[in-house]
Amino acid sequence: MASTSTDPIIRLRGIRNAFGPQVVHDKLDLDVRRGEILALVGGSGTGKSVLLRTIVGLNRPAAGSIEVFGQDILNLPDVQRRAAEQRWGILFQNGALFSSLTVAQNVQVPLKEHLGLKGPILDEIAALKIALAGLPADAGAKYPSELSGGMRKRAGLARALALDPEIVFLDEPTAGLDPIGAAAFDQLIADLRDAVGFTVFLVTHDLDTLATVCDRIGVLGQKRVMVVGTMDEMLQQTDPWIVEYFHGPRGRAALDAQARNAAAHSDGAA
Ligand SMILES: Nc1ncnc2c1ncn2[C@@H]1O[C@H](COP(=O)(O)OP(=O)(O)OP(=O)(O)O)[C@@H](O)[C@H]1O
Repeated sequence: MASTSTDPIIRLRGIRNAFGPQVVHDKLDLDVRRGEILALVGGSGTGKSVLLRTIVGLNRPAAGSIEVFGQDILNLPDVQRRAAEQRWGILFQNGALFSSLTVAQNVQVPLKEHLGLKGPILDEIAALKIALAGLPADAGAKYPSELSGGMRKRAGLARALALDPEIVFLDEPTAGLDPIGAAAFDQLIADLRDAVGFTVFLVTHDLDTLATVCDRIGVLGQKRVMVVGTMDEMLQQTDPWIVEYFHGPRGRAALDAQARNAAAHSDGAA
């Protein structure tokens, strides 16, 4: 596991989000530490995706402050705001790739848009990111419709990595993948974090992801982040939703699988 700093790279205070009369978040606080993999969980409709969208500026909160990289990003002038945006990458739930562009061209979009790069360097960087995301080299020339769901996720990840982000946002990265594909994707994220040292903020329903790759988990409920901590700390909680979520049959199965994996690794290392 990578060393994480307690210095928050994302700091949310007093966030309020409302759509008409529906209040989704109120007085929500959260710190994400530099270098950690933090997963946000919570019941359906608790506002996990809205919170991710709020941090990256796709949804403006009704109240509260958001600091990313120590900057008050809700009140930054446009130029600095764009500079901050270049320092993170986002993988949306469906990959959000441009269907009329090849994978390599998709990866090149942020390179052209933010860095103004032109010529062969674009192909070189795209090839590098495609390899980093664990795709074969020939995937670069393919269109999203020619890829499997797992490969599309990796293509989306390659694009999210285009600008060497310091933070990677992942919205349900393993949704729609079979268990083996999901485990491989989780491992890829963990390996990349260890190698590159970026921070990961992810939204998930996948208990295997929580059990295997996350440093800390934040539970969204009652319009705020109710608790943040390690998996062990989650297992000590007494809130009925948290107990049901982590101690229910799916939670137990994920923890048992993780324990088996850990045992297999330590046998292998012995
Ligand atoms: N643009 C919008 N306009 C109106 N309501 C919205 C908008 N975006 C989200 N909502 C509402 O906010 C609430 C939270 O939505 P969100 O998608 O963040 O939930 P979630 O926790 O990610 O759910 P799930 O786990 O089912 O994906 C939902 O009730 C949703 O209908």
